Amino acid sequence: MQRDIASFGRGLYTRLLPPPPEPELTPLQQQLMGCRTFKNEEIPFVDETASLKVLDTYTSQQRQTAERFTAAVAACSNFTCLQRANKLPRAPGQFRFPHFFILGFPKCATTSLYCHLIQHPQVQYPRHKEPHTLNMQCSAPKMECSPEVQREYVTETLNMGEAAASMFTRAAFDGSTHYAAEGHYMAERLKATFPWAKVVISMRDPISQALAMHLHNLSHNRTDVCWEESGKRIYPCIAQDLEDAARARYGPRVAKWMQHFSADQLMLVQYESVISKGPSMAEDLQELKGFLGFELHLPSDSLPLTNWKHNRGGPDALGRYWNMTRSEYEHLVDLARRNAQEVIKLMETNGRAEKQQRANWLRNWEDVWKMNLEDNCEAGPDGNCKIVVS
Ligand SMILES: Nc1ncnc2c1ncn2[C@@H]1O[C@H](COP(=O)(O)OS(=O)(=O)O)[C@@H](OP(=O)(O)O)[C@H]1O
Repeated sequence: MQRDIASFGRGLYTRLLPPPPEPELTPLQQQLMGCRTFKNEEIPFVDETASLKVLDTYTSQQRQTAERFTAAVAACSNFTCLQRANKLPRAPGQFRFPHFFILGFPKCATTSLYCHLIQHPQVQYPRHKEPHTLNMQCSAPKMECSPEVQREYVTETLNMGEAAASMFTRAAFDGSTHYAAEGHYMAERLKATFPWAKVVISMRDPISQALAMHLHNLSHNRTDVCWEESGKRIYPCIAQDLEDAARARYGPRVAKWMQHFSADQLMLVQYESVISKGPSMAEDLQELKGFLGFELHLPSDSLPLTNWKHNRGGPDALGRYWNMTRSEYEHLVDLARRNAQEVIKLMETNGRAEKQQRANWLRNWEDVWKMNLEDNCEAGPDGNCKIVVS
């Protein structure tokens, strides 16, 4: 009887105890938590020691080279120092610091690319996903950054400590997606600052990208003058975006990046291709990792789905579709096709991508427009369309 009371007491006591503390997450795990499509998914495991295996293969001379490079780069806290140190020879498997940039465009699956890449053992996750240091904390157009900003960016934001601990066998990067749009000054300055860096730009059907940006702003309660003034009609706002000659969605900005970064330094990713459930997802991801110099098949051949805003909520929830007339959508398609042709022309004149790739690029966007016109629009110029994004 006495034993029963004691065990009853123990049970009560256990029930009153606070739950055991959650194991503390590492900074990488915290970022990976935000990368999950659904909250009940497990945080993926990343082997942060895998890149170090290359060190065991070094000859003593390579070891010396690796140590000299590591010591010189790790001592830097400003850009001039990095420019000097990154000129030193490297041993196999070592990356310059920083190695690459995901420049944008926003709403083109850049978060998913980021999440895919930070799971790669050869990639050093940055402290912040989109620091935007170089356009927001450094003065345009010279991209002059104060010594304090440089120090913070080099040592903290780019995560110098952890990259150096891997002897730079993990490649550091910056994933600020608004850099692409600042190409008119940033392309030249970024090249001058980090002449070795590789840069990645992702592009999505211009109409879908503009709609996604619009939904993003609405969901963050950002005032959109056009949206308010037009009585919450989306068509004039997207038309205005696609007509803007200085921005014209992609062309003029991409032209600047191409002017300063050669084909082996700049990679263009097409959103519709890399998110496609077909073989193009694996192919595009492998191409990206090959371009960056990483093992092609890690962490996987599939891109996560993150940061999605369209297709949430009930069938009529904001972002499920966008109302406009058929002739309005046709006008947007004309503008977007013009934007697209600008990009294709740039690819041609700069010797980027095979003819077939360029053709696929345009066809993927034409397919989105065709699908909307055929499946989501009523007949006649005034027929209502319920436009969906790619
Ligand atoms: N794997 C996969 N499949 C399908 N769609 C995908 C995938 N990964 C990202 N996305 C879509 O990309 C949009 C978010 O892009 P970004 O992460 O670049 O946005 S942001 O600029 O960082 O806010 C966002 O689009 P919208 O939902 O239209 O906003 C995501 O749904």
